[in-house]
Amino acid sequence: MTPEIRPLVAGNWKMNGTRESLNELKAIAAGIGALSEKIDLLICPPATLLYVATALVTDSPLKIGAQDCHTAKSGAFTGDISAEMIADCFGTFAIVGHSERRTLHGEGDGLVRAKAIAAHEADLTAIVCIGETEAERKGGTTLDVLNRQLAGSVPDGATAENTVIAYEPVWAIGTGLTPTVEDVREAHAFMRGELVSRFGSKGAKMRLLYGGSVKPSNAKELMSVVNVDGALIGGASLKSADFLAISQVYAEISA
Ligand SMILES: O=C[C@H](O)COP(=O)(O)O
Repeated sequence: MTPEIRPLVAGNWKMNGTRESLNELKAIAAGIGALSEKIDLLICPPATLLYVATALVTDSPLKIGAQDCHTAKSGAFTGDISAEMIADCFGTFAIVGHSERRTLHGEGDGLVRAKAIAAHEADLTAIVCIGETEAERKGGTTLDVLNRQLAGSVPDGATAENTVIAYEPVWAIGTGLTPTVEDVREAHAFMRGELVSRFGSKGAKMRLLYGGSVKPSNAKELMSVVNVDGALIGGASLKSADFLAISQVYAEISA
């Protein structure tokens, strides 16, 4: 955590979730209670559930976001959704540059940056994902990768309000593996330094999430690391009990 930065616990449901999953969403909303006094909570369901999800949580502090957005406001882009459409569904966040988009859809830093700009123009907060592959870590180039992706993917107009950075080592996603606390500390300190040197006080206040196999059992040691201001959770966010348990850990540390 970073003193004076309000943590964000975000769930990315990826391509998981049907109407039945809305029961988990309702359980999360119902279980937030006092957690929202200390932390922000966000769920990014698949686009098919976006509108109904926001409609279900209107009386809850739970925020709803999307997993991606196109760079254009509208047009002939079959299968895509725009940041405007997300905002029209009352979504307030968009994940951009997730490693699954970078790897499986060939998205590079320039495109990720353009998507973040599109999100900002629609008044969404962009969660810009970065992180090294296993080969890059083994090759000792982790910080070079983070440097390149931060410089290339984060737009010049980024502020602490409109941008969140998520560090997700690709090899830790969905594998049950996590970096050591020291590795997380090093990566997040590096990112903070880069952001402060580029954005000044705005960079000092930007939220830096850790993502990759976060579970209730490891949330405390990850969240206790300086400059870790929350989590981006995949698998464990599909179960309301796990998502709330992780959120509880973060709220206690922030108390
Ligand atoms: O966006 C979330 C991440 O890819 C982490 O996924 P995971 O928690 O299933 O490892």
